[in-house]
Amino acid sequence: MDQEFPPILEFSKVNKVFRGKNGVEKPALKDLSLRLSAGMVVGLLGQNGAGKSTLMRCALGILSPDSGDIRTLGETPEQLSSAAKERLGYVPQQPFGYEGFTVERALDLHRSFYPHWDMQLEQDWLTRFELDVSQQIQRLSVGQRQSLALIMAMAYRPELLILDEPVASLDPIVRRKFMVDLFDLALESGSAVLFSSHITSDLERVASHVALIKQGELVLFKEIDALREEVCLLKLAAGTELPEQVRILSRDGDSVLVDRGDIELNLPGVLRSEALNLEQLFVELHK
Ligand SMILES: Nc1ncnc2c1ncn2[C@@H]1O[C@H](COP(=O)(O)OP(=O)(O)OP(=O)(O)O)[C@@H](O)[C@H]1O
Repeated sequence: MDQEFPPILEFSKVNKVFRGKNGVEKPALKDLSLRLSAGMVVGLLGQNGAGKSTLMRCALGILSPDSGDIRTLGETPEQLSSAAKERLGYVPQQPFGYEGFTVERALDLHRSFYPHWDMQLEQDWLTRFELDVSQQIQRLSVGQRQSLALIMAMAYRPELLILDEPVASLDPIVRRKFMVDLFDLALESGSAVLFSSHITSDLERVASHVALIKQGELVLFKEIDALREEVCLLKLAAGTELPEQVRILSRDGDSVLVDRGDIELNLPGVLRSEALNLEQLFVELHK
């Protein structure tokens, strides 16, 4: 599939280093390559400080990489044309301005930037989130602000939707429904979605792909079904050598987390092979 469509977002060997006041360099992205095309819903998973927001900010041109190449909707992110910006939706971790506005006025203003705004979609989502349009923005709860930010980012059906922990403040009932509907909508509109979340069950339910980032490195990028089948926790007898095509992701004594790809592991030294859910995989990877 990836070869058939031009990429909507592409990172090639991207590095980003932050320099602290004391001059100490802190790498936030290391040689990171990633490719998203239409219809992909990519869940970005990583510990606090792993580099998820940095990756998203680089994709949007808010930050510039130190080296490597990024193409967002075919353009350099720091010089995105207005036409590309109209095809891009973003919800940051902490939305957002419009203080002193009512929901209705904020939506009026926001809508004016997007010629392809879908009013029906806006109405549907306002109802779903039970948002009162006459409410002042500063009186909205954190979750209600997040809901409004989501409507603002997606009611014009962007081709690329970047969501930095979009549902962290939504209650579980709204969150569940929102995730499923949002991703149906993205697929129906032929969009690509990149979203970060610490809620692994959400990722498992809606993502087509998972990108796992550890200390700025993309450790795994796989279709979710392949992840379930190919990444497993092995218990090995002492001295067991694995085929070199098998990627070792982490090792803790005789327990080895591997990405076996399409290699069958019917070796005598493999005493046990255990499939993991995403949360277990995440914990094993960070042992
Ligand atoms: N503007 C900045 N200046 C200096 N260091 C920064 C800056 N932004 C991020 N960092 C550092 O870069 C690393 C990656 O941060 P980033 O915000 O991308 O992580 P994250 O994966 O989004 O974390 P979280 O899950 O907590 O949101 C962290 O060590 C962070 O302290």
